[in-house]
Amino acid sequence: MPPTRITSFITRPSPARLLRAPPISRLINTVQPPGPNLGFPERKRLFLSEDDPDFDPSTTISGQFENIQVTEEELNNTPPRRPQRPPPVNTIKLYHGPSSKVQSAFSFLPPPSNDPHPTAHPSPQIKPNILDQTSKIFTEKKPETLFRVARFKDIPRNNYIPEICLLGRSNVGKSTLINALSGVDTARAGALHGQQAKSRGLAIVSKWSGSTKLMSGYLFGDAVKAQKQKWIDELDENKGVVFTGLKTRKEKRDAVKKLEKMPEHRLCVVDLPGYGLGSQTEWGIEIEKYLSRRKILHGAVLLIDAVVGMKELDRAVLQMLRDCGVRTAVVLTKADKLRKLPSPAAADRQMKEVCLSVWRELRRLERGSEWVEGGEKGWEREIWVTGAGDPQSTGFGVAGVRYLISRMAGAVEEERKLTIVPGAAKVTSGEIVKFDDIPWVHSLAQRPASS
Ligand SMILES: Nc1nc2c(ncn2[C@@H]2O[C@H](COP(=O)(O)OP(=O)(O)OP(=O)(O)O)[C@@H](O)[C@H]2O)c(=O)[nH]1
Ligand SMILES: [Mg+2]
Repeated sequence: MPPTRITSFITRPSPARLLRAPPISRLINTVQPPGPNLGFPERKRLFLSEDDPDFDPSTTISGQFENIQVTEEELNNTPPRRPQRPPPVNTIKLYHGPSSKVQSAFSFLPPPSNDPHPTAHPSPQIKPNILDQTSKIFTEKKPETLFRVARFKDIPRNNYIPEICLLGRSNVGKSTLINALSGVDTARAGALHGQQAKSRGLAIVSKWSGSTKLMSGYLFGDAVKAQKQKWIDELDENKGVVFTGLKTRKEKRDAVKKLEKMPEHRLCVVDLPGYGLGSQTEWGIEIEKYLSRRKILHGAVLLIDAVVGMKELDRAVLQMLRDCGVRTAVVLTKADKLRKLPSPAAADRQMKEVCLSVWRELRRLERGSEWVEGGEKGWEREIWVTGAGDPQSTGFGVAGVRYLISRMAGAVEEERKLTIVPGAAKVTSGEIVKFDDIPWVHSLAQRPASS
């Protein structure tokens, strides 16, 4: 039989990428991945799943293989690799938005476990000055890319800067959230919706699943602490005489004032490749190593799509986090898409339903383990809601995540009382942020009922 030729391509990726793609046997769910099984039997499903309701065979490489015929010879004939893309030029425009606005931090607390009518309770508000302080850690100074590596062993040694990682299914909005944390506005954080991968912000964002292929660490906060102290000491000792590059005393004073205002904390946020659609087994193996071996890891933030809710793969990852003893917080993403629901009440119901399903799972997983609610190495009871890449606003909920990450990194202490009184099912103190206080809910209410 003459060799069959490739006749058509349905969508991306390019012909060259298709030929480089692993054979179909590697893309289907039934194959045990290479490498040691470290006790996570679900791992083989994590990064090769087709059980996702979003799963669209026409947009996946394996789906495209079903529609074309490629000979084994053609598959093995791998073309040379494209030269690696140079690291993106960091041209971030810092966005010093009013971080203490109500909609900037938005979270829910769980009901008591014995509540007969469980519902999610809006958390007490965080003090505006604390929100501002934690936001400054992220926005006052341009973040620095510390590493972009495929393998755990290549991550630089770090013994003192607290690390927090972002985990989630592919396309859930991890990279968008990283960009938003750094203060770029929404249009750039979720860079050009519906376009191909863009690196206008810090991290590359794309509507195509699997756009982040490397583990990427971003340094936020005060990287110049030592320099700052030196300058301040110099000013004290020599009345500002030896300041390099600055001529007048006023210039020097202003420089020190500016330095004094800079944040005192440093932390590293790690953007990990997503699991599920468009991912690869190898990524999962490396992520598993990272979670189980990285000593400086202070916690993981698991991102869940507010519209899609929690999926089997998210449950498996939560289990992995429990088994690795990693402190875990959950953040809902893309909450702006709840606008599409017919009413604010429906959006409210959906959001609370997703939260309740997450808490049910967390409570199930904590049984018989040391990974408990509110524990040092357990799960955070508060679930945060974001729309970091909302194309219709400047994004919301991002300041809340900055606060969460700062807290996990040890930069701020929790001041609020986060307990719900059993029976009364009320938050014990603090001002409550109502769902209706979020501006996008108002815009939703103003829409005609039919839209
Ligand atoms: N409407 C809306 N879209 C968002 C939001 N966050 C992200 N997106 C969009 O979702 C798509 C995926 O975003 P990414 O940040 O690349 O997702 P990711 O989790 O990093 O994906 P991978 O790197 O593939 O794992 C992009 O088109 C974003 O613009 C959001 O809050 N609201
Ligand atoms: Mg990404």
